Amino acid sequence: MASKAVKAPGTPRAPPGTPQDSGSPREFETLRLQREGGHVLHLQLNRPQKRNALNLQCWRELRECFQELSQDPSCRAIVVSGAGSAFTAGIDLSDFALLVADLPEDVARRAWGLRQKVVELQESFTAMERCPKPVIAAVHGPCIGAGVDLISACDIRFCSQDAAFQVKEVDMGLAADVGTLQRLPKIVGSQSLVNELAFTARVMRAPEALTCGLVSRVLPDKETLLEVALGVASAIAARSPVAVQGTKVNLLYSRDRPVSEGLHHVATWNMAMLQTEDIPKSVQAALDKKGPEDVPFAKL
Ligand SMILES: CC/C=C\C=C\CC(=O)SCCNC(=O)CCNC(=O)[C@H](O)C(C)(C)COP(=O)(O)OP(=O)(O)OC[C@H]1O[C@@H](n2cnc3c(N)ncnc32)[C@H](O)[C@@H]1OP(=O)(O)O
Repeated sequence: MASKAVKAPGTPRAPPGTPQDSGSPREFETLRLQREGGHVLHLQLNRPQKRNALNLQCWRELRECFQELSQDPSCRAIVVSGAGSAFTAGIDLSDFALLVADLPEDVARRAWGLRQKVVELQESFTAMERCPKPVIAAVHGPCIGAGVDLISACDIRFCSQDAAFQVKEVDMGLAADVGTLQRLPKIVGSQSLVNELAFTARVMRAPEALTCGLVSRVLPDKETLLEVALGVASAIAARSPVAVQGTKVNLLYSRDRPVSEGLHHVATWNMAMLQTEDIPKSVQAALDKKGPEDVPFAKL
């Protein structure tokens, strides 16, 4: 039986705002992070006057937020939404110039510096993908450019009827470089559709997003969308974190590899994880005709 993590006597309680503290989550400038019940966190992109355009601070905060939530044992599922009338208007266009500011003059050093900045931006969304806690995107209104990159890194996507998705990068004169071109073809079954969207920047509305598999549910309005997304997050959070996080890690590992490698990985993974106390607890609950919601699983 695995032993429970017990805080050593005299260990100071984490100060409010640090991820270990299950009280108030950390405060950000461009994001709003709220705890919704026990183990669910709701992250809002929070620049509504700018339609949640992602400025450099926001990219940085997203990266930090997901790196911290990955380590936060009191977090088991995350919902990402946008404050105000849009999910996000994509990259903050007034910050575009900053990307090339202060770079050296020499072409090689300039290119190297710019590459580093692109990799840092990529990391903001890769941190969401790598976070072992499931991330649900709840999209309402416009979801443009970097917004599509962002939701492509999430595990589950729901939207409201008014959602409008646009792979807008070609209209800005660039090839999308923070995840859409790599992840969207794995989400949407049709490479032809992905190509069309990426070459033309055509707006895709909710019904088509549902049909093509970009989202798995369309809800009538933002309020219902958040209710449903938070409900699904609660259902995830009620289950064994050993099981849920192991499932995410292995789904992601297997996505880009042959079946044989995925099977090899999960066998090695479960050499350790099958020894969890969560299995006998879950089995006993099932025998007692109870659900996972009735089992108090220890933090992970
Ligand atoms: C290395 C590169 C990495 C990543 C690259 C990503 C590429 C992209 O993201 S491309 C996509 C760029 N985004 C856009 O082209 C969208 C531009 N915005 C709009 O089309 C509209 O604003 C809207 C999202 C459809 C919303 O329309 P509406 O509700 O009518 O609001 P507006 O009046 O247009 O805007 C309100 C307010 O927000 C400011 N704003 C909107 N989008 C952006 C943005 N992307 N960047 C900066 N600011 C934005 C707009 O200027 C208004 O500001 P005011 O101060 O009130 O004028």
